[in-house]
Formats: sequence, C-alpha cells, structure tokens
Amino acid sequence: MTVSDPVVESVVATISRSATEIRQGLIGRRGAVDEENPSGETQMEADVWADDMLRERLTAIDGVGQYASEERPEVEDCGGDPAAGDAYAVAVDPLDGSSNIKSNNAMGTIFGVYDDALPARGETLVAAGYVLYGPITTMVLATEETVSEYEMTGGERQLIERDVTLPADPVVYGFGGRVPDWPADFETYAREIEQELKLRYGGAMIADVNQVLTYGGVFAYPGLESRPEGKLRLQFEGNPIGYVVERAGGRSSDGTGSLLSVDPDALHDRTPVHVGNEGLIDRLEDALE
Ligand SMILES: O=P(O)(O)OC[C@H]1O[C@](O)(COP(=O)(O)O)[C@@H](O)[C@@H]1O
Ligand SMILES: [Mg+2]
Ligand SMILES: [Mg+2]
Repeated sequence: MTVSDPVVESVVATISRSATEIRQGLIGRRGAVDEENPSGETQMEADVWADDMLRERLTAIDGVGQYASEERPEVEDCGGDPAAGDAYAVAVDPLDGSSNIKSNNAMGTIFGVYDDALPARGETLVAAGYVLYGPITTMVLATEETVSEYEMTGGERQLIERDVTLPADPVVYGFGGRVPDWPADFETYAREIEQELKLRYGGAMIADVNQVLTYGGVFAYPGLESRPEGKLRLQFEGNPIGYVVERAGGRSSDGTGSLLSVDPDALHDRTPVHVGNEGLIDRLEDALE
C-alpha cells in the first residue's frame, strides 16, 4: 500500500530505509555521550547518530520545510514554509526507549508529519507512525485513511495488516513512573485497572503502545507529583502516538481531552500521555476530574 501524498511517501520511504540502518548500527553505539538533550536527559551514542542520519536525509526531501527532533534544541528550516502550507514539518524521536539499549530491550523510531510549523497541534498531523525494533522490525503507519502495519526487510515495507484497529476487549496495561510519585487520583484508577487487565511494561513507549494496539488496553505515562507535566514530549511522542491510536479507533488524552488538541507552548514541551481503548480513557478522565 502506498501513501497518496508523494512528499509523505518520500518521508515514509526515507524512514523505512534509515530504520534498517539504525537498527544495524546499534551495535557498537550502546554507550552514553557526555551530553544532555534539550529535556536534560543523558544522550546515548545511538540517539545522536540516529538523529544526525535522519536530519541529513529528511531535510534533503523536496517538500519538507522543517525538521525537529527530541535530540536537538531548535527546529531546522530546510526550504518551504509549513505555516503557509507549502511544505510539511517532520518531527522525530530518533530512538524511543533508548535507555533500553543497555539491557537489549525493545526500542524504535517515531515520526510525525505536520501540516504546520513546529511546534504544532497534533490535529495538524497528516501522517504519523513508528518503526519498532523488536524481534522483527515492523512499521505502524497512520494516515488520514487508515492505520497499516508492515514488516521490514532491508528497508522495504511489506504490508501485513491494512486496517489496524484496537481489539474491542482490552487485555493489557502499562503505566510509567514510580508508583509513590503517581497522584492519588491516578493511583485509584491504576488499582482498578490492575484488577481487570494484565501488566505489560517494557520501558519503550512505542513497544508498550504496540501491545495495546495488538491486544487492546491502555498505556499511560501520567503526570507525576514531582513533575505534573509527565515525562513524554508532545511533538515527538504524545502527538504521533495519539494520532496512531485515535486513527486505530482508540482515544488519547492528556488527562482532560485529546492529545491532538493540546496547544504547544514550546518545541520540547512535555505532556501526560494516556492512550488506549475508548472506555478505558473515558474512565481515566473521569478519575482525574
Ligand atoms: O524509564 P521510565 O521512567 O519507565 O520511562 C520510560 C519512558 O521513557 C521513554 O523511554 C522516553 O523516550 P526516550 O527514550 O525517547 O527518551 C519512553 O519510551 C518510555 O515510555
Ligand atoms: Mg521517546
Ligand atoms: Mg528518544
């Protein structure tokens, strides 16, 4: 299946090709560098390397006017103005779950293609998705039309599911953050959910959300007592994953409403992230009221 917009198709093809190289290049890049990203987190060698590769290739695409990533402070302008509608802006999390590189657990690459200048509302996304570096490399791609899943071999995408939708009967949940740091309202909700669903938490958002897409359920990285804005970044993580889950028939929420309608103040804004089956996110919002 191809994407109807040629610029979006080029972005997706470039990420497909690069993801295979990123996966292969993880060997030998498992250490930290002596730098922090704009969110104040230690960067791994692989974070910086994957970001440089994606920046170089995505900014070279005609019709991409801006590139931004979790690993660099500023938006990079590269021709065309997304605010004027004559180019797209691409935002990436080059390696999601990169602290898992040490223990050799799942990671991936997240991308969002926005039809507006960054930082932008998630409602302006025209496509978003992720490549998951699990035992098999897969891509989940959401567009206006549908959510598709692909297996990746040598940079080529092979369609395995055309209309990914959340199963109606939820099975799994995964909640981030230390329990003592959860606000009381969220903990009450979590205590209910753990009576109903099975815990699956691996420490890489996309791997955990991929389980929710596969089995149905809920993933959350909530606002914390010590950090009410949570951990995950709106432009690079919250919006793309909210877009994927909503297109797949689920809901996303920052605690009060869809992640996609949050107005960003700054490029590296964080947000509480809750995604999953509609009924579970409705209950979450009721609990946090
Ligand atoms: O280690 P914690 O607190 O469980 O945090 C895990 C969360 O942090 C992240 O790793 C943050 O993403 P990055 O690895 O891209 O910084 C998410 O993928 C994951 O959901
Ligand atoms: Mg991430
Ligand atoms: Mg990252």
